[in-house]
Amino acid sequence: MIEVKNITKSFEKETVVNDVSFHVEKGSIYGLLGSNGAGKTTVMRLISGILKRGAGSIHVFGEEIFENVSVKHRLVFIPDTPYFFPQYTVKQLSRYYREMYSNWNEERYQKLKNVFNLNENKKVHQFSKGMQRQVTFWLSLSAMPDVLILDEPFDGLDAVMRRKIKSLIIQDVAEREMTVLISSHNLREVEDICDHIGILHNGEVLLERELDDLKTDIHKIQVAFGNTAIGPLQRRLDILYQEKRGSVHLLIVRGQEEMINKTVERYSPILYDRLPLTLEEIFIYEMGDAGYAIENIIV
Ligand SMILES: Nc1ncnc2c1ncn2[C@@H]1O[C@H](COP(=O)(O)OP(=O)(O)OP(=O)(O)O)[C@@H](O)[C@H]1O
Repeated sequence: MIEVKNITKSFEKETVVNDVSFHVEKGSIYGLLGSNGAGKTTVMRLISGILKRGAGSIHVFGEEIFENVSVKHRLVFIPDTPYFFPQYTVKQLSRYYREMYSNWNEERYQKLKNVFNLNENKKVHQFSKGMQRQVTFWLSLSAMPDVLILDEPFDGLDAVMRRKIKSLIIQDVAEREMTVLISSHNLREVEDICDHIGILHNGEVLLERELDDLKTDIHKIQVAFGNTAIGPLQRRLDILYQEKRGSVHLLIVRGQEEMINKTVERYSPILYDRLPLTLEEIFIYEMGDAGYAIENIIV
């Protein structure tokens, strides 16, 4: 649905997106993560056709996006700082959206009025920051986009509204296979809705994974062996991290669970437990393995 291949983008002489490739499948929610200045906004503006790429290609619905009006009718981009015509009320803006987006659904707009509970006759600039963000979601979700691109979408929203908006997004993905690209500098913020994660750092993709794969591929275990040393196990397992707490070894191991169990049990441990591993830990160990300091990327 979104196919980004080897794109670059420079501002004056500075390259801020360097040979970036990834793809987002139809009906998928893809989290684009990265620290401040990593290039997330720039990539999103390129995919939305607001900026012109340097090298490479960007296809949305199989077509080049830049200056492609028919594709833009089906794609909504919510920037990190939403822009509104200052004197417009929500109702007036809804008419503007109706003109802009070919899939606009008036019935949905009316239904969502109850979810957001905002006065549609009020000028948007008179709303608070969080309420303005709600307005963008109200209008954007009524536009029924096939592709929704969200730059730091939950900033300024309270916890209840975050949950409501996340479930609206998930509903659209489940019911009509909307494709979503979400940027964030916080993994915890997006891990509950994304099925794929890509990490951008200094304008380059460091890591791209399907979340289910990640969760089944890395395990945290603790083992103790009486008098037997841990040496043989170290040679047979792909250990990303280890520490010793008294006689107990805590290991982060990459591999299939069944294979790890078999290997460990061959050495008759006196203690063997599998411990829960958070997604955040998985990323830290994965990235640590690749030799990168990730603490600033995932907070
Ligand atoms: N219009 C511009 N002119 C010059 N440099 C720019 C422009 N837009 C972005 N940059 C530079 O590109 C780099 C990436 O910026 P970008 O906004 O894409 O990062 P980001 O990952 O979205 O960061 P944040 O999490 O802070 O929003 C930064 O070094 C920034 O200074």
